This record gives sequence, C-alpha cells and structure tokens, in this order.
Amino acid sequence: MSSSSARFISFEGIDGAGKSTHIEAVSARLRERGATVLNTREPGGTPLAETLRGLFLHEGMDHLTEALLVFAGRRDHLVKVIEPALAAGQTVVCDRFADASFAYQGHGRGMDLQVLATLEQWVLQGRQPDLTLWFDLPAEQAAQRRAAAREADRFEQQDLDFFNRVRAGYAARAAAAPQRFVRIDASGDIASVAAQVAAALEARGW
Ligand SMILES: Nc1ncnc2c1ncn2[C@@H]1O[C@H](COP(=O)(O)OP(=O)(O)O)[C@@H](O)[C@H]1O
Ligand SMILES: Cc1cn([C@H]2C[C@H](O)[C@@H](COP(=O)(O)OP(=O)(O)O)O2)c(=O)[nH]c1=O
Repeated sequence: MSSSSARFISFEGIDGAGKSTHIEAVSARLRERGATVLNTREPGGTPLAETLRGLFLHEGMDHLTEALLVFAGRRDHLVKVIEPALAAGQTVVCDRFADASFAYQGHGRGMDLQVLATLEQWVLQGRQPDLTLWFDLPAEQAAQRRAAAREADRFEQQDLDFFNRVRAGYAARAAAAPQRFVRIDASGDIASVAAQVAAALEARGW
C-alpha cells in the first residue's frame, strides 16, 4: 500500500463483541504495509465530541436528543479529523461510526430510521467507510464477555432484547451495503477472529 492511499475503515458490533481487541493489530498491519494510520473512535474523536461522549454515555435523555448529540459529535469529528486525514492520504481506523447510530438509536431504541437517514445525509454528505468490519456474535455471549471485563455504562446496562435488536440492526445495515461490510464471526477464539479480519484486509490487497 502506498502512503497516499486514503482509506476509511470502521469497526462495528454490539458491546463486548471484541472490536477493541483487534483494532491495534489491524492498524499495525496497515502501517507495516506503508500506510499512515490515524486511530480514532466514536462517540468522540475531537475534544468537543469527547465532551459530548461523556454526556451521551452517562446522562439520561430522550432518544432524539441522544441521536442529535451523537450526530453533532460525528459532524465535528468528520470535519476536523476524518476528512482532513483522508485528504492527506492517511488511513483512518475508527472504532464505531454511523452504522452504530442505526443499530443502537434506530433498532435498539426504536427511533425512526428515516430520521436517522436524514441526519446521516446532512452530517456525512455522502462520506462512508470504505470497509466496515462487523464483529457479530450472539448477545448472550457478548454479555458474558462484558461481565468478565468491565463496569457497564448506560448502553451496556441494557437487556439482551436490546442487544438482539442492535445485532439485527447491524445485519440490516450489512445487507443494505454488502460491498462495504464484512461480517466477522466473532464467536470463536481470538485467533480465529484475527484470521478472519486479516483475510478481509488481504482480500482488498490491504
Ligand atoms: N474471541 C474472543 N474470545 C473470548 N474473549 C474475547 C474474545 N475477543 C475479546 N474477548 C474479551 O472480551 C471482552 C470484550 O472485548 P472488547 O474487545 O473490549 O470488545 P468491544 O470493543 O467490542 O466492546 C474483553 O475482555 C476481551 O478480552
Ligand atoms: C457511535 C455510537 C455509539 N453508541 C453506543 C455504543 C456503545 O454502547 C457506546 C460506546 O461505544 P464504545 O466506545 O464502543 O464503548 P466501549 O469503549 O465501552 O466499548 O455508545 C450509540 O449508541 N450510537 C452511536 O452512534
């Protein structure tokens, strides 16, 4: 890969699917192949969006407010960080992006998907990741992994039904954009997941 090949890669999946476990290895692989990699995340990615993240994760609010906050942070992140990095030929590796809003606020919370699609159009102006690695596993298994690993935030306290809906939301987004999404079966051990991730990059010559 030449250092001028701008790429935008997002990681998605329900909480506890294993995204964070693989992001650094993906970034290291891309760097070894010559990319300048920018690691970032949502909610967050700029000082303003990180401030919004704290409110988003810990304050009670209605569903539309939640969606507006996360898209406001996304706009700041896109304009100040993602677009400039891509324009400079960098590879952007982002832990969650707009698909998460459709999965969590749309399918999880039950917000009107058409409203989210309008926000997406206004905020992203057509920008989408080049590749989305969707870490898919049953909600029960993700809950077990989370319970062993960390304290739950406002989202992680949701019940299995919520995460089953979020999972179905990711499946719907993947079905609607099959050329962008790669489904990773995240239910196996870390080595088997890493092999699938490597194969997805390999398939693109990355
Ligand atoms: N394939 C796997 N098998 C078993 N445990 C895993 C696997 N992948 C990650 N874990 C563990 O599950 C927990 C959640 O993983 P993490 O990468 O933080 O998920 P996410 O970022 O998707 O929320 C962590 O404790 C991690 O070590
Ligand atoms: C980006 C985004 C995240 N979220 C949720 C998913 C997660 O539960 C939470 C925080 O995401 P994340 O940073 O992945 O959490 P963690 O670091 O604890 O794994 O925000 C949404 O509800 N909508 C969104 O648009």
